[in-house]
Amino acid sequence: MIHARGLVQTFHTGRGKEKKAVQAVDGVDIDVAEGEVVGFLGPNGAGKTTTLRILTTLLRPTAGTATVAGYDVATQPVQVRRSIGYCSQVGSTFSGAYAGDEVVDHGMLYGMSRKDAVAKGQELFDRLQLDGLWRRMPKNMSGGQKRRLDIVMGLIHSPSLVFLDEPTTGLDPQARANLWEHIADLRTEQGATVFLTTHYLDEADALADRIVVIDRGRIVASDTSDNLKAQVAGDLVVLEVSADEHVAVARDRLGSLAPDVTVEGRHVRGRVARAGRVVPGLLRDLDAAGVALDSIEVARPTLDDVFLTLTGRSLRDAEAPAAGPDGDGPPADVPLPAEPSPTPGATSPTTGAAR
Ligand SMILES: Nc1ncnc2c1ncn2[C@@H]1O[C@H](COP(=O)(O)OP(=O)(O)OP(=O)(O)O)[C@@H](O)[C@H]1O
Repeated sequence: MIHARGLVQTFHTGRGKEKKAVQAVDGVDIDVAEGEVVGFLGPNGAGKTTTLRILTTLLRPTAGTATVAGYDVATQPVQVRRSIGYCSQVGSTFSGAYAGDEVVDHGMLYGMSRKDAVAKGQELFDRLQLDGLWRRMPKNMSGGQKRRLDIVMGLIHSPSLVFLDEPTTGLDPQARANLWEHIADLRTEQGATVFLTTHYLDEADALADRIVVIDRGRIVASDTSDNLKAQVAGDLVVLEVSADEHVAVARDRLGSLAPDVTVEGRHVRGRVARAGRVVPGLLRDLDAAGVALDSIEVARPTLDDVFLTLTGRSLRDAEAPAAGPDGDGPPADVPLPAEPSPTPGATSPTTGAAR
């Protein structure tokens, strides 16, 4: 569904002495198979949105190639746009019409008949729990409802590939959980392929079959959440021995399983691959050596541990402010190629990604 090779995006910002080049995307390869839900994870400013904008034809890459839904993003942007749904990070700019009318207009711009657009729109309103809001203006909707309306816009033409840029940013926990269910349904009920960006670890964990981690414009990992955690971080084992004289033995035994062991008082810590398999043997060994434990803790690694192991920084600490209106100059976007169905205020690739 998505095949990208060597994508590079360089932005030139500032003027005169302030002039500098920002390498937002720096040699990205991505492959997404049909039916996969892929989470694109990285801190602020890592290059997620820029990659997404290249894949949705909103930005022409400085270098590299990509095909999306079988079409080349550089030479067949119109076909790419017809094949995908896109919900941008900022959401749609709605025109002030009723939500239902916006959705129907949007469907018709994709070539649907009014009748089909109304039927599909109503079905999506039901499915995304927007029933009763057809004749409500989007500006009078809650954040969660607007986000769900964005998703209706992205799905009205039944795309088989959906791009979601930080779909739950700014929503309260309940609205997020609700939206997660709908995103999960996209695949199970519609068989759609989903590519979503997020900087929420729990979101990537909950939704994605596979997680692609980007940092400073480069892909640093790509695997299932479980495999990433198992391969990169390992489960954390913390032994609390009952007396100081047992510390050395506990450190040796845990050290035979874990590459790095740290000791703090009577606490001995190390990370082991698949703790469930090795901890019973470790406990037997310690028992046989006469080491008594006051407590043992085993914690599954988090995606933040994975990121820390991969980059030496915590995902949260790595959050860097994105270039904003602070003298960085105008965005270096290329003009968009002609689109057959320009649409006012809708979540199509034509309008949905203004940042
Ligand atoms: N139009 C632009 N002009 C100049 N620099 C840009 C532009 N768009 C993005 N950048 C810079 O490129 C880098 C990557 O930005 P991008 O928006 O792709 O990151 P991101 O991972 O999506 O971040 P976030 O999670 O904050 O959305 C950042 O340093 C950003 O400041």
